[in-house]
Amino acid sequence: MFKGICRETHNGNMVTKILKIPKFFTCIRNFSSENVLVEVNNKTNTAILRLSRPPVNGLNLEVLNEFESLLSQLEQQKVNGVIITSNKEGILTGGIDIAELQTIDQRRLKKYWTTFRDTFLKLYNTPLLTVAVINGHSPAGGCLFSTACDYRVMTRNYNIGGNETQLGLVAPIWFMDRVADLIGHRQAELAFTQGKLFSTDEAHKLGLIDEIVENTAEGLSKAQIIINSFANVPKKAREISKRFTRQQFLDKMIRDTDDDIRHFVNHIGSNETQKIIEQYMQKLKSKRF
Ligand SMILES: CCCC/C=C/CC(=O)SCCNC(=O)CCNC(=O)[C@H](O)C(C)(C)COP(=O)(O)OP(=O)(O)OC[C@H]1O[C@@H](n2cnc3c(N)ncnc32)[C@H](O)[C@@H]1OP(=O)(O)O
Repeated sequence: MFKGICRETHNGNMVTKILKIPKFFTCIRNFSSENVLVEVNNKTNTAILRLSRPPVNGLNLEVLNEFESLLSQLEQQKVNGVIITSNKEGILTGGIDIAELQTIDQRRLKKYWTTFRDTFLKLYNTPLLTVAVINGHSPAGGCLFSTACDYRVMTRNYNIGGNETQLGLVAPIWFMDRVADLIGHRQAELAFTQGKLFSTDEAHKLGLIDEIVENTAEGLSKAQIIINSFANVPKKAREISKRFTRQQFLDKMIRDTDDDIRHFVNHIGSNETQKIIEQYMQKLKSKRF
């Protein structure tokens, strides 16, 4: 028997169940949560983590908490790599669930933004090898989370980038810094001042993504090839090298924590921004772009 962990919500409370999985199933072990499906292949010891929250995998508080907790479990299991993708081809994630931004409750905004940051930091800082298979649109928060991974492959004909400025919002400075790390300061400056969403081809030319694939299946096999290519690299040396190359960004982001949270709460919690968000939601619902 194998042991799997299943997390479910009952009457609003998260409950963790230990599942016994019969031996004939041990090629794959699943321990999905409500909004994130996890599948670990016992042969390759690689995990696929699929966002699964209809309609657009919006990043609400629950998704973020589940994602962070599942990543911790995969760290404990010492998997060889984690592939992050969407259960729904066409949309990696629509970014932040805008309902989370429709409040002026400062405590709630602070809690949300702290969780959002912590989840990003968990992914950015994990010693595990991480590959994003971007199999659909990936605006704003979706783009940000993929930049935390070690490698990005993306299917054709979708959009990725930080569109916050187009909505009348201001993206966090650490999102801008991270994108600048990948595409250079000048291109990041142009992208964020315009709130630009890039096509797959444009993102590839700029270096925002590493490779283009035709579909999710090809993306998953490409991701496995990338993970396999590290098989002969001494693990400890790889982990320390990853930490060293990411240390400067990390130090800055952590040093600026209070300013960043204060900015978020003041910016989103203002009546002016609330009006902008409300108008954007109406546009989204009526598809008037
Ligand atoms: C310091 C300040 C930081 C501020 C940072 C912000 C970061 C963010 O992430 S803000 C969110 C930015 N995201 C977007 O602008 C994405 C908006 N969505 C889309 O562009 C499209 O929905 C899509 C490309 C993701 C998918 O298109 P598709 O045609 O397949 O689906 P739709 O019919 O547009 O959407 C279905 C359904 O979902 C609702 N919805 C879409 N995105 C969001 C969202 N981010 N939050 C909440 N709800 C969303 C959309 O209104 C539809 O709802 P109805 O079916 O009820 O009409």
